[in-house]
Amino acid sequence: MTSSPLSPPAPIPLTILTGFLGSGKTTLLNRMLKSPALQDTVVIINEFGEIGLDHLLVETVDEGMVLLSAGCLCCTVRGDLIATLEDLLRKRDNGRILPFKRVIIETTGLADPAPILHAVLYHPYLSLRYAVEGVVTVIDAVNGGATLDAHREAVKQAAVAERIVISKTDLVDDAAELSRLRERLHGLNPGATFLTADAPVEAVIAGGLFDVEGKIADVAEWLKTEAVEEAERQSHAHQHGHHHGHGHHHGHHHHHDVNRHDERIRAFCLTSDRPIRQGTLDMFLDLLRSSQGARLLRVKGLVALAEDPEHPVVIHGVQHVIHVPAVLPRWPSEDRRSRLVFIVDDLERETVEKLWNAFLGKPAVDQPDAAALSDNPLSLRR
Ligand SMILES: Nc1nc2c(ncn2[C@@H]2O[C@H](COP(=O)(O)OP(=O)(O)OP(=O)(O)O)[C@@H](O)[C@H]2O)c(=O)[nH]1
Repeated sequence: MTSSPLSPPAPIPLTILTGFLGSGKTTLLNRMLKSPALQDTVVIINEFGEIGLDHLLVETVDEGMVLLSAGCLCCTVRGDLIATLEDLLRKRDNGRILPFKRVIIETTGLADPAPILHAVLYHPYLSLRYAVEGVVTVIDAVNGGATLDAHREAVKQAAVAERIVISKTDLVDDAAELSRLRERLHGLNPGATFLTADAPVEAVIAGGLFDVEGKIADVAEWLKTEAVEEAERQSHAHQHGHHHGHGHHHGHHHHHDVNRHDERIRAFCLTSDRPIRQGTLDMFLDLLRSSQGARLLRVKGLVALAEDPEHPVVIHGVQHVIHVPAVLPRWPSEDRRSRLVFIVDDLERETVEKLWNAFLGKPAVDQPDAAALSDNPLSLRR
């Protein structure tokens, strides 16, 4: 008998805090770091520009803070981020620093969070040691709308978030203005949880895919398929209404002009009642990412594999990187359907759905189905 192998250490939860320039990331972080819930957290602050200033503004951190000062984390300092995360693990494993329990990466306001997610998810070792909990995006209640109009990065930041924190709500008197912003953000990202900047720390940081022990927390909460499906139904009803209400293209385009960055971003959910073969799933995801790559802002899922349907796998993807981080010990609820949530940029649901149906052998509505043809008593093959 061989001795049982050492079980790998529990992955360390890692959160990405993003939000446009001046949206209130540092303010939020400062408040949160005072909470006991964030004890033993390492904060990696990324700066845009020559001299880092943000570290002077983050009051409470001491040894725990790492500053990457040269350039933007999402591009030029990407290598350094990996080195920093590796270095932290080495020091932790050697006992040279305290066994920190969590990492928060605060990105520059201009960053696209995707490459940062890539850096961790794609790395063979880091992906084992860090558990990406999710993206927290801060949106400024005062400038949020205008920022979304003007900057695609801001739209992407909102679209990929697990949680959206609306800051500076104290500066907005008009409740209608605030609910318009929320509605718009909900349209971009129906699965996100909405919070204000005074929300409890646990609500902002935790509640993602993994808890502090690295166990799978609330996958249903993380996936939010119901929210995505409901938003799809509403958007469908809305478009339907448009066709009947206006009956011409002019009204439709007019409606979307205000949100010109938003209209290309959509979220949808694909499901399957039957377990899927591992090879089929791999091929589907592979083909999807190689053909659509950058348009897949986020893919999340829970899938029943035909080889082991009792243990669903969690799919976690960002653009052209699709990662399978975990096999769950059991189904989190009664619902055993395989579910994939997509947040996409300029990609039609139909394109992805056709591919999905083709791989799963589902009959397409507008195409003759091979099985139906061969089962047909009048068919020549009988
Ligand atoms: N009234 C009010 N002001 C806020 C709030 N959050 C942030 N601010 C102010 O907004 C300004 C920008 O906040 P920061 O926390 O520095 O924003 P940031 O996102 O870290 O900014 P960058 O690092 O430039 O991207 C500061 O003057 C904050 O005091 C809020 O909830 N209410």
